[in-house]
Amino acid sequence: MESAEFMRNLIVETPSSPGNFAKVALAIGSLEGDIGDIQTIKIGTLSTIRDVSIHCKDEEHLISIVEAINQIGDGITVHAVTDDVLQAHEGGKVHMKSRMEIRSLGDLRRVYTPGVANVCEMIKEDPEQANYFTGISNSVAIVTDGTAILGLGDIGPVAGMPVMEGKSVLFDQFADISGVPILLSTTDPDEIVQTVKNIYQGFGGILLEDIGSPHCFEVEERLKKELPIPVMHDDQHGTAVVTLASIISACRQAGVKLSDSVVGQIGLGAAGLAISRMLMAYGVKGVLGIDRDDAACQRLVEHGGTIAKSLEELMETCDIVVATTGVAGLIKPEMVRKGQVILALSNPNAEIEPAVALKAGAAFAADGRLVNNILGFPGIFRGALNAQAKEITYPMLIAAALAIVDSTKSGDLVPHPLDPTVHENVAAAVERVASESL
Ligand SMILES: NC(=O)C1=CN([C@@H]2O[C@H](COP(=O)(O)OP(=O)(O)OC[C@H]3O[C@@H](n4cnc5c(N)ncnc54)[C@H](O)[C@@H]3O)[C@@H](O)[C@H]2O)C=CC1
Ligand SMILES: CC(=O)C(=O)O
Ligand SMILES: [Mg+2]
Repeated sequence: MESAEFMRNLIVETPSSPGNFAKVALAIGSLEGDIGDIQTIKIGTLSTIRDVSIHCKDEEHLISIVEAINQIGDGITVHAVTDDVLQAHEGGKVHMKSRMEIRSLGDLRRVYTPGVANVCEMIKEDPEQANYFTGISNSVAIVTDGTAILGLGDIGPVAGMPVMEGKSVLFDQFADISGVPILLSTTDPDEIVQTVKNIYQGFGGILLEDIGSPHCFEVEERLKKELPIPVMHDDQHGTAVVTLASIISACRQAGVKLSDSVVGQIGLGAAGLAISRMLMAYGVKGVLGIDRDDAACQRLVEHGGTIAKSLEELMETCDIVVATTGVAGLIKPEMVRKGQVILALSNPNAEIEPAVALKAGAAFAADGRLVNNILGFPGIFRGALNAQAKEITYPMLIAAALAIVDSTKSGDLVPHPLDPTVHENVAAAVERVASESL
């Protein structure tokens, strides 16, 4: 199956005797549906009800699977089809919550007026106190103009809000940081810079997210120069950190020397250019890139890379290939060479599915669900905020990448994203490097 991004949940009843759920699994599998999580909702004497998450191609594929299950007979029935993804988004995924409970008038006077006025005056006298008596230094603005939401393109900031809320959930869970989505009604670099400068005082850091290229480069560069707090464009540097980590791990396991390797980079936008720059800074033999846009190619050349004549040439030449174009299915199985490392990182759908790449001969293959900037940005900001760093530097990013490598189990390309230790390790490494340079 080429792509399985249509997810639904089936509420399935089967008789409570062995072998009945196996019939359901067989019906799903024989139609090339992919079973995800299975939750048992009720075990009765006669029947059992399960919530089965399945990945399929589209609505038509889903209907054929439901029909196949209902045709099994023997008391096996699909009672309902639910959309868990939509349900998870009902009402939004984040909510700003109080850390104080007000149970008495005394509490009210401490938390709000008149008590709060003393704290305001203290901060007025000594602004540093805001680090201790407000949540500013633990908050990061997640800023988007909606111009490059995942690989969906320029769909606007409101349509991109579910992604920003997702980043906020990850900041909270993995780094205990308040991530506050900020949706910009402008795509003009001057206005973006000015707007962020006008709101930065409420935050300890700025995460730029899904801002398209090329204006993302100017916006980030100017904000880094003009603001006294850490600014990072996640699609550039968060992605570059995780990609470098996965390439180091792949090379170690494949016995390939990274310093002897030319890496092929398909797509030289925000993610692709930053990945190329980081690989060259770390020390690869070279980066051979390609993009449909001449200006993007020119930028790679200015940073020391070379441009391939065609996608075919790049695929033939490079042992390690990274793709960040947003174009699903761009890499055809016949282009894959035996033993290649292929990281097709576009979300929501990869340039080539890992299973297809492996079948075509790749030694390692991964997509953007596995090699994802989730492994980088929470810990990078936790470390930077802990160190009260004024910026996020290259040495901090390289330290983050190496911490991800050190947290990776043998045989894997990257650590499990839900393993809290990887985020702790990234934060500690970034804090150490940031503190050394203070
Ligand atoms: N796995 C991860 O953690 C991440 C994945 N990504 C994914 O990477 C993709 C690109 O994101 P950005 O770099 O932010 O977007 P972008 O819009 O800045 O860059 C995309 C680049 O691909 C080029 N391109 C498009 N079609 C092409 C083709 N057929 N051949 C060659 N070049 C082509 C464009 O000209 C552009 O330069 C998205 O799908 C996004 O989801 C981005 C960041 C993180
Ligand atoms: C993961 C991410 O940031 C992206 O696909 O844009
Ligand atoms: Mg992104």
